[in-house]
Amino acid sequence: MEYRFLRMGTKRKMEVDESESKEGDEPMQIDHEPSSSFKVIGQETFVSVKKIELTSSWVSSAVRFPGSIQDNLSELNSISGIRKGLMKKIRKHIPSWFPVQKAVLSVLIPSSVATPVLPSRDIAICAPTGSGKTLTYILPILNALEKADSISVFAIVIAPVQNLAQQIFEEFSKFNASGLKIVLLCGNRDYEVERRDLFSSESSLSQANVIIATPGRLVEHLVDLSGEIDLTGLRYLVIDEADRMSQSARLEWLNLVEDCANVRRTSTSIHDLLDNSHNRWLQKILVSATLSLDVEKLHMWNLRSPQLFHATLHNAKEIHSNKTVEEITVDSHDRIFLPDLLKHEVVTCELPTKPLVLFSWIKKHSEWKKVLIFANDRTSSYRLSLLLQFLASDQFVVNELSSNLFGKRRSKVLNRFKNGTIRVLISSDLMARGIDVQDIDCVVNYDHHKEDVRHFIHRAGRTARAGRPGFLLSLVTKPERLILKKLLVNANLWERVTEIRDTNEAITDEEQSHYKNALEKLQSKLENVPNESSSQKTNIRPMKKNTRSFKYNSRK
Ligand SMILES: Nc1ncnc2c1ncn2[C@@H]1O[C@H](COP(=O)(O)OP(=O)(O)OP(=O)(O)O)[C@@H](O)[C@H]1O
Repeated sequence: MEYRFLRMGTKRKMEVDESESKEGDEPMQIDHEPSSSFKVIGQETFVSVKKIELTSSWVSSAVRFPGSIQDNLSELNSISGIRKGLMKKIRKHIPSWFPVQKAVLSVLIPSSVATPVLPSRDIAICAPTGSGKTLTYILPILNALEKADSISVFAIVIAPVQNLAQQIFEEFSKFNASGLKIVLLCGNRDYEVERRDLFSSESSLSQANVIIATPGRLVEHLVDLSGEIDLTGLRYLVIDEADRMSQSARLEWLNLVEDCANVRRTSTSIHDLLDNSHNRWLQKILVSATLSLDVEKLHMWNLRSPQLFHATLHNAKEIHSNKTVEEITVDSHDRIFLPDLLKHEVVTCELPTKPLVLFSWIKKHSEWKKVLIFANDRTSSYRLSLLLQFLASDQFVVNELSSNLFGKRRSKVLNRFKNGTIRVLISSDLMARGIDVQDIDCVVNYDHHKEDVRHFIHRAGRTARAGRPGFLLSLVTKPERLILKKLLVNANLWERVTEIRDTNEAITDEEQSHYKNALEKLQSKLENVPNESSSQKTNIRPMKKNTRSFKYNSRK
């Protein structure tokens, strides 16, 4: 049989010479397409072959659970093995388990208290935005660590942006029943304060039990030799928004963490798994709403026999009764999807009046108490926020949260949005992932990303969280509409769209002149303070002298 891969990935298109084709167990055949001609490598002739879609075994053997929260809640006592103190905290904050929690915690809670013989499998969790993934790793970590007497760091959680790290830290603190030392390390905090959090005055060995960090700041602390952070007993390494992290970095920080944690990079034999000279117990947990299931992309994480937990559009009854695993597995619609109760309207308008159309929608919908608008970059975010401020005048409060803001200013703006002081917040994609603000009524997709539907999914997912309803408004020009439609059709998300065409006739003379005034104010502001947005970027801390040098190894 001759195989030639046309597209590498989770689902691979494979050419198979039909005459020799045999069915094997792995990979699994899931789809046939009509026959067509292909040239055989090394030969002049074309032959007829069938294209076959394949799913790798780790995807086909994934643990499936419903992506929809409605009607799929489980009772808290359906998961056993949770320690008493922790259970008390859980009961205080949540009434039942969401589907992803029920699926993942049923595996991770028992293993958090058992004494294992062999190392655990690494975990990858893919479930929709706002479906409660954070607790799937917080609770096992807290359950495993009953007392704060460990000298080595027990768990590290990595998040791509400061505000998300901060949010995870707050969630950990909410459920911390046994006084564990949980330390937050991220760029918007004072480095020396973080140092004091890590080390008590009497010891140069860190007492932190759990560290939540952005990758860059974690590396800074690990290479700072003024104190030692012992990772040799590291049991959990969680990478939240894992697909975003793999795009942005070459994962040098991962090499450093693995080196400090004394982890063997490759385990090829049973002897390796039993080798006590290395940390055998580190379990990696990758989390995202848009995790790539492509084994080649996941290879960079160096996962040990990974187990996938994946949400499906099917509901609980179908999963547990009449559908076979194969039927559910092959549904490509399962890949990524939007929260159940998200309503999506696409409004087409002219480019010059786009800000005015946006302003009119916000003004018209006085029931929207929190509106989050996404622009593509900080310049666009800054300008749009100024223009909307001029348009809104004293009707409502508009602010901006982008990389234009540094340090504590970001958290301050975010808190004012959370408590409802700011009604309209304009953001670059800093806010797009993971950030959990209760009750955002409307998310506006104002600028658009062309290539990757994942940007769209994460932006949209800031509303309609935890099973609540939400509204997504995509404001598009005609060319943007075509691009967005193509992106969403490919992801099977266009069918949920309601389309509206906004014409300039609806704009009154009064609105026109108000808009003209606002544009003039914007122009004069930008002329008078040309570098205002960049001048805020001066908060750069000098490198410390006493640092460990470390070489990043390329992966073996
Ligand atoms: N079992 C539950 N019952 C009620 N609310 C819950 C439950 N679990 C989580 N929540 C709440 O749901 C919201 C969303 O949870 P979380 O932030 O963990 O979602 P997520 O899946 O990580 O989303 P994203 O992919 O956008 O990061 C949070 O406000 C959280 O407190």
